Amino acid sequence: MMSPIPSSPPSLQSSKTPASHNAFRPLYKFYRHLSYEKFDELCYEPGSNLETRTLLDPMFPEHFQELHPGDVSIATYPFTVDVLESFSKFIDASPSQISVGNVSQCAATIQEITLKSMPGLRIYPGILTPDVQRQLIVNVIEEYLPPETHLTNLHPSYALPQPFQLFGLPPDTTIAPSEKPTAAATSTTIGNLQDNKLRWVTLGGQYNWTTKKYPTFEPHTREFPDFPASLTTLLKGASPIFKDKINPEASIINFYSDGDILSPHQDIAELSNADLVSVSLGCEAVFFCGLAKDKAPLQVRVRSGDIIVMGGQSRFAWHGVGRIWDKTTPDYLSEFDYPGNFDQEMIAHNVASGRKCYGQWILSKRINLNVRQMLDS
Ligand SMILES: O=C(O)CCC(=O)C(=O)O
Ligand SMILES: [Fe+2]
Repeated sequence: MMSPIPSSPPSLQSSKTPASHNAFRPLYKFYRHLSYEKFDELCYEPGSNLETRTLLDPMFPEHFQELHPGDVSIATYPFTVDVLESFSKFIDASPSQISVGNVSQCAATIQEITLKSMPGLRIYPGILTPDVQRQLIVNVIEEYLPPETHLTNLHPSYALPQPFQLFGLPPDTTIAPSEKPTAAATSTTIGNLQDNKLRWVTLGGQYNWTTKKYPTFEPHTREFPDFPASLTTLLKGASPIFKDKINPEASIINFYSDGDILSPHQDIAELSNADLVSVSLGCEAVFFCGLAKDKAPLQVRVRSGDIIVMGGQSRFAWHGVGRIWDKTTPDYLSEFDYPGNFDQEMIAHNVASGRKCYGQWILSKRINLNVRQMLDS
């Protein structure tokens, strides 16, 4: 059984295209039973650089998009001072402390993969250093998730603790249904929320999954929470890479578990053509992206620390996630003892229940931060 992420926007679940014309469908089937070892073998090595094993081998099964000779380009840049400064500001360290290239999974230089067949798509494998990734996970859990104004898929069903600290209560703590749950909800536990019930949280302009609209297109009216400054620092600070083509105003943070998928969709609710920035943390996955739904999409291996920028024609491409592979999170994330701003008793509770605070949790999770600009200024 595929397990589509519940509570995703209705537009993501339905398609007017007849099933026979949907070239994404066979791929979801293909990946459902694909072992991680087989997936690894399918990765394409443009040039000789192993770090760029990012595109899936187009020579293999019939479902792969054909990449013509000269389609793939890889540009290599050094980490500029601007990027190092934004990273160091983000982790609150000096630029010399950024461990660029010290870990094999993280490139010492910035690689940018572009494709003629997908104009505007830019892939940056391993651009976020391990310490930036760890800080981002801490921020997701301790800064972006807790505020009451940051809605999650859980809010309609459960009376969540305020602020919502996912690791701030013992895992066996009961969470009661909300006063007027939209669906029949029964009590659950914090542990269940951690394991699989938490699917998304929205930052900045709070997207309404039912009306398919942002609450207002006037960010200055402040009818929604400010976009987290720390995330803007990270993304805007790296402006030589992002080419200043986005003003971050809204984000959905997706939480995926083993075997989850995200159905093909286009992100078209924004009234702006600004680039969309997609950050991956934790487990590996395969990302599909196609300009038409009836043609085999490009398949990209997404790993922790990768960033994909969807700009130009690719901004409104059909895309989805075909598979998440459990326990493919790098050791530097899962074995890290995230201190957390929690009291010692709470940490002891988590450790006693087999969770090394959230290092153990990220071992089986993929987090995607999908950052958008809502309107042109
Ligand atoms: O998880 C991903 O890589 C993509 C998520 C996405 O497409 C979305 O949130 O709209
Ligand atoms: Fe999307």
